[in-house]
Amino acid sequence: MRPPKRSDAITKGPARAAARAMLRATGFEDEDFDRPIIAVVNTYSSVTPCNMHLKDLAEPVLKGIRDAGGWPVEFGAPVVSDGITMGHEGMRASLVSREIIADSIELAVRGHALDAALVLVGCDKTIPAAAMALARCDVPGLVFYGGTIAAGCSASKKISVQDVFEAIGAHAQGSIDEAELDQIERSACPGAGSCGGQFTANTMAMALAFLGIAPMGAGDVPAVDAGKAAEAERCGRLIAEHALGKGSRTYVTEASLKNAATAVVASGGSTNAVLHIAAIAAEAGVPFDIELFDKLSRETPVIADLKPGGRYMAEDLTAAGGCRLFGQRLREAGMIEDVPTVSGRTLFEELDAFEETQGQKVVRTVRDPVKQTGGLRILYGDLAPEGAVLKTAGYSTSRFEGPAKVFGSEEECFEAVSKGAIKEGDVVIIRYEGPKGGPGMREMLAITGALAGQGLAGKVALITDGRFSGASHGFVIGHVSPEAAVGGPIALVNEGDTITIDVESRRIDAAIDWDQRAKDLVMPEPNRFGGVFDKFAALVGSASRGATTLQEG
Ligand SMILES: CC(C)(O)[C@@H](O)C(=O)O
Ligand SMILES: [Mg+2]
Repeated sequence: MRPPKRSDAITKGPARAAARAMLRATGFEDEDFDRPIIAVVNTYSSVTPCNMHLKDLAEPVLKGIRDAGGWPVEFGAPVVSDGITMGHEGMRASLVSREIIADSIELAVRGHALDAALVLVGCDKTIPAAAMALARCDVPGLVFYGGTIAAGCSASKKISVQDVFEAIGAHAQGSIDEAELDQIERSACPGAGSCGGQFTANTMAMALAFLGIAPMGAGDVPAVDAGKAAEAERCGRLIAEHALGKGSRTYVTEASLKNAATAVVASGGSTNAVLHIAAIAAEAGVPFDIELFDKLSRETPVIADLKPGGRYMAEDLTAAGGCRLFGQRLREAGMIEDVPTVSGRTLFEELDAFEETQGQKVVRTVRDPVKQTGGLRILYGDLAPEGAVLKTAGYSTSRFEGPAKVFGSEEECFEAVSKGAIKEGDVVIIRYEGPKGGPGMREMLAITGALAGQGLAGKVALITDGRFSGASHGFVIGHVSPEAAVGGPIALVNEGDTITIDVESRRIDAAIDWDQRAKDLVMPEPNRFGGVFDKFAALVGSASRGATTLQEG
């Protein structure tokens, strides 16, 4: 007798004859009802290079599952492309989509009492959403990342979509002409794969490998690499072999979350990882404080020389030895712990299976780092009692003081930047863009890109209750909590107030009579767009706890 399995709820006994009748129509034969039934959730879409190849990659996944004795059933889940929605109202859909993708996976798995799930992911939000859903359902699960895009090439330099955003700023300022902008636009994205620096997708893919929920090495292989299909097949086999094994929460522990956060700060990764790792922890019911990122950043140097803070692209990291080489260097310095992973091997066993490319320059050692301290800081202070996230990667500013230039939306600010109204030394504040206020915490890449294009990256400070893209760089502080829409102090700042940011003491303050300002505050009408946006606004919690729609408390 084989052990009971979750899917017996749809396949066993006379009462399930109708369910079996329907499953027979999909191809089940008698003996197939004994197989583990595995959800293959695909965030495929032809709208974005990040996810457009996932349709083809599903084939080897299905083969791997069948070969290892499982029965795959396919589901779709949406994706909202950050690159395409950037800079307009559509970007509000991005973080909302993380919750909807997680919910979609949960519904597919729980609704059909499936034994396990494999999720194919690409663009930013699909990656944490997959981990969140697997942790929520606590079924055996695995995340398979579609891989990075190849670098584009312009003027003999490797480029990515980051360069297009910055070229827009340079064009608006008049330092490049339309022909050059057009040439950059045409060369930045040569084919399938997620945005090519250590931006959000590649950061999160790396984080999940260190969390142990994505097989080490599978995500490293670039999207168009000939070896990608073999990795897809391997992942299919793995999930089938473990389909009746341990639930995904096994992998989401205090130690693995710390490993994931260490990988983020040591690679100069995206600020979004703070939000997403907190959300994954919340879904798994593991206590997690975003302050950990600050502690780790102070102790952990940046050892991967990756864009946007550094010089190399994600494909260069793969060529150098990928996450395994990077993990080896962290292990040498005692910065990560051994934890179980979904491949069946421990993290350290996985790291042993690596080959360093001779003469590679992408991954340095802890003794000879790219930067002495990690890429992220968590700031508190008058302006952000529940915390805010500062990205330092690439910049060494430790103190910034300047007059506030206050904007009530991304659009208002973008207009000012485009007119050249922002000057060196300004502290730009963009508010009512938080999880509830936006709603959806838009990423401000259009603005950071435009500022970079004007040569102002690092010369102005940018503070928002919204988020930043992984491609953003400069002296940028996001996730300010509590957000303006719930009356957070960021709502009380006036034009011209002096804002002080002190990175060492982790403070972000203003000499303001806060009580008086609170009495005088007239809240603007909330941004309401109907439908899913209003549902999200009603449910979403603070960015300091991952901005999830989980019911807290
Ligand atoms: C468009 C990008 C660069 O992918 C961005 O969404 C990010 O967060 O990294
Ligand atoms: Mg993004």
